Amino acid sequence: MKILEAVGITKSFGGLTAVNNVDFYIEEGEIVSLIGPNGAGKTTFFNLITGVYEPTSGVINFLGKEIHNLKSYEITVAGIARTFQNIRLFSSMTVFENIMIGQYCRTEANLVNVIFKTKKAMEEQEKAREKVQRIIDFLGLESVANEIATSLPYGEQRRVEIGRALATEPKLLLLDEPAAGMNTQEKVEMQSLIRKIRDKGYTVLLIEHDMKLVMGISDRVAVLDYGNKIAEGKPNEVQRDERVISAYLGKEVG
Ligand SMILES: Nc1ncnc2c1ncn2[C@@H]1O[C@H](COP(=O)(O)OP(=O)(O)OP(=O)(O)O)[C@@H](O)[C@H]1O
Repeated sequence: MKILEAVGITKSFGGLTAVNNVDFYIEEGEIVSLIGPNGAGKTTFFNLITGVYEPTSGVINFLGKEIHNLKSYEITVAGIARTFQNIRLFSSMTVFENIMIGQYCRTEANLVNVIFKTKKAMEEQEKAREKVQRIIDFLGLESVANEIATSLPYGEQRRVEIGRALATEPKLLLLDEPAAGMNTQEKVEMQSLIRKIRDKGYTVLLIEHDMKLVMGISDRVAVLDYGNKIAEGKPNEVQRDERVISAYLGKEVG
């Protein structure tokens, strides 16, 4: 089943067309990578899926519902979560608290209930804490759960960000350059974490520049160049595609 389908998506910024008439889909349970040279439109495409931008034209369907006119918050509630190219964690909060932030879109108790600590609010809070603890265990962050998130090594901060995204209980997880700035060992760990996330039932769309990771993990790869989708297919097909090779100006794609 197609969990997400974008048809004819265009986004222009004044005279610049960052994403040009792109058709794209992702099946439930797939890991799909979006690749392309710098400035190809990948992050803009993520921003369109997550409601940061409205498309200039085109339609985005998620689980059978049009989402291209929804606000970011509504898209999160609909079941799409993301991480960012530059890690965005709350610097005064612990790992646990940062991940807990993701749970708030799933809690119903209003401010009055929370302030007066009503039974409903307390029960909800306890459930949310249990869910966050399960995510922390899943990500292997138990030993640092009470540390200030931004004091952790880079690789762990990335996992905290993924934890916060998972805490929103998404169906589709968007990862924007999850391995950026990582060493080889951390990249290997990130690759197995992404696979583990998929095996748990999430669908994963990632932007990634590390071709070894992309080719090793993706069920399918879509390639953007100057806002146009120039190729799409299995990793080994895309790797051999003449247009992809020339878009990367002879840079190694495998
Ligand atoms: N808010 C904006 N206003 C104007 N131009 C923008 C805006 N956002 C992106 N662009 C332009 O759109 C094009 C695509 O940018 P985008 O960040 O989506 O590329 P990218 O493929 O994610 O690149 P990178 O791999 O470097 O992150 C670029 O030319 C960029 O300068």
